[in-house]
Amino acid sequence: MQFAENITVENMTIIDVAVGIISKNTAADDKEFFVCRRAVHQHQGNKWEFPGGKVDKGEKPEDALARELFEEVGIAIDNISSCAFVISHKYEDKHVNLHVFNVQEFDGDPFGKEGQQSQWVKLDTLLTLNFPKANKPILDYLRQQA
Ligand SMILES: Nc1nc2c([nH]c(=O)n2[C@H]2C[C@H](O)[C@@H](COP(=O)(O)OP(=O)(O)OP(=O)(O)O)O2)c(=O)[nH]1
Ligand SMILES: [Mg+2]
Repeated sequence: MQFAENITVENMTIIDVAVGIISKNTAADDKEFFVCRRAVHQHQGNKWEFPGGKVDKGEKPEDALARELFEEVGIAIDNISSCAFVISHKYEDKHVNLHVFNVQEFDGDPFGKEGQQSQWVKLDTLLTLNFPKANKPILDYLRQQA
């Protein structure tokens, strides 16, 4: 039984995903973050997420980020900083590598372009939201930076 489980995990394809921590400084010089809610039918459905999506074959994570952020939240990014860190996380059904980018400079006002729920939140609110398990290092990173 354990053997079978291990085999399944070893055979799991790793999915590269590019995600953006979109933030802005508010008038009071307090930071806010833009987050979206995953649709119920998606993997990790109903949970909050940092916008982004799968890196296509042969695509650079930063190019995937720019493509996904335009498709999902309608913003254009050109000066993308380098990837802050990569999280490798195995769910029961999927192994994801999240390439995490800080997105502080962008054109346009992000919105839920695919009809998804979205909001700007301050860090204290963000930390109360239900994110996928893989996101824990992102929340720890933001908490440390505050
Ligand atoms: N975008 C995003 N995905 C996340 C986060 N945390 C996390 O575990 N994931 C997982 C869920 C999914 O298995 C995968 C991202 O896939 P996705 O559904 O966003 O991919 P996509 O935008 O290309 O969508 P699709 O075309 O495949 O429907 O990464 C997160 O904060 N943001
Ligand atoms: Mg996506």
